[in-house]
Amino acid sequence: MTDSASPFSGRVAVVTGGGSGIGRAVATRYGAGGGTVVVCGRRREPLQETAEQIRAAGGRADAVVLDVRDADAVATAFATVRERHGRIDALVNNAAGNFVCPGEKLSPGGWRAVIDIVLNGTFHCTRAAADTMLGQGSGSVLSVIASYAWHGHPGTVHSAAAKAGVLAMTRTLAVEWADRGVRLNCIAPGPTETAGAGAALWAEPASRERVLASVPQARTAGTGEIAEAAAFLLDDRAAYITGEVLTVDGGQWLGKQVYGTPLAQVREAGDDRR
Ligand SMILES: CCCCCCC/C=C/C(=O)SCCNC(=O)CCNC(=O)[C@H](O)C(C)(C)COP(=O)(O)OP(=O)(O)OC[C@H]1O[C@@H](n2cnc3c(N)ncnc32)[C@H](O)[C@@H]1OP(=O)(O)O
Ligand SMILES: NC(=O)C1=CN([C@@H]2O[C@H](COP(=O)(O)OP(=O)(O)OC[C@H]3O[C@@H](n4cnc5c(N)ncnc54)[C@H](OP(=O)(O)O)[C@@H]3O)[C@@H](O)[C@H]2O)C=CC1
Repeated sequence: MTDSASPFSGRVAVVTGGGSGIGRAVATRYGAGGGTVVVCGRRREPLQETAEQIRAAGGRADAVVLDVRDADAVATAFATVRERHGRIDALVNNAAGNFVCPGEKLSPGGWRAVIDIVLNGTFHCTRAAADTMLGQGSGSVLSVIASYAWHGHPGTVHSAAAKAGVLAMTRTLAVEWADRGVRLNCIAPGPTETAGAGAALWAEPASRERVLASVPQARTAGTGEIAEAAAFLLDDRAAYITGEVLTVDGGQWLGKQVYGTPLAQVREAGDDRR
């Protein structure tokens, strides 16, 4: 059993997209839990900033510039992490690209841009981490998806298809690797305050209002709330959980529609009853 204050002590995690938003929060949480964190992404500065923040708080962190779309670069980077840190206990597939575009206007290049980062990048990293994890006989892979992986969402056909692929990959490999000590799970955040999501998905005040109105709890998530749920799935408290999705969305997807009727209308219909 692990120490509950330092559940990640002696362990090493790789967090893709760890320079910003949810990735930074998950990396920070892992570092605070006693683990060593390696954050990856394309831009060096935000990665270094994350690593410095973790170190300043007394944790251990490293930054590696990496484009997850490049399978060879991913293999090399993960081999380097193993050489430098001796092991890889956790992989958080968090890197993503997204924008809103109607399906009929999405170019092949736009489709490819998102599929390459989210679906192909997740496979490359998972495959590379598995080389070490299967050898060790232990490891935990957590992929950040979105609930539209199963219900779809207009304007995000590329991202929804990619996240659905990641979910299918997770469930498939969870079974393949279960008896070899490697668990794979997903987390599905609801709307979460990050610069990336804000700019890509709700830059206009009207779209932000629509997003907020879609959440029964009527608020966005803080990155720390997502990181806390991620930490649970990564540590030994979740040792018997594999192939699952933990949705952290303030009820958003369940509350989306009641047989096509907005919740406000359902409440109105019940106004004359005790
Ligand atoms: C509606 C609410 C839904 C809420 C659900 C929230 C769930 C999920 C949230 C998230 O995923 S948040 C993460 C957001 N973060 C980011 O997106 C950060 C990283 N983003 C990027 O790197 C870029 O945005 C990128 C476009 C995904 C990739 O950048 P890259 O430099 O590789 O691509 P480009 O060369 O710029 O473009 C490639 C290709 O894509 C077309 N394209 C780009 N932007 C748009 C757009 N806004 N609309 C339509 N098409 C776009 C671009 O034209 C290129 O295609 P071709 O012209 O070559 O065919
Ligand atoms: N925020 C939200 O509301 C929601 C977010 N999510 C998911 O959460 C995750 C994090 O999103 P969020 O923090 O909001 O967004 P951000 O835009 O802040 O994070 C995306 C990160 O991915 C990195 N990245 C993008 N492309 C690549 C690449 N090719 N190789 C390596 N790294 C890459 C970026 O760094 P760099 O540009 O330096 O490469 C960036 O750090 C994503 O998987 C997203 O789909 C899901 C549901 C809701």
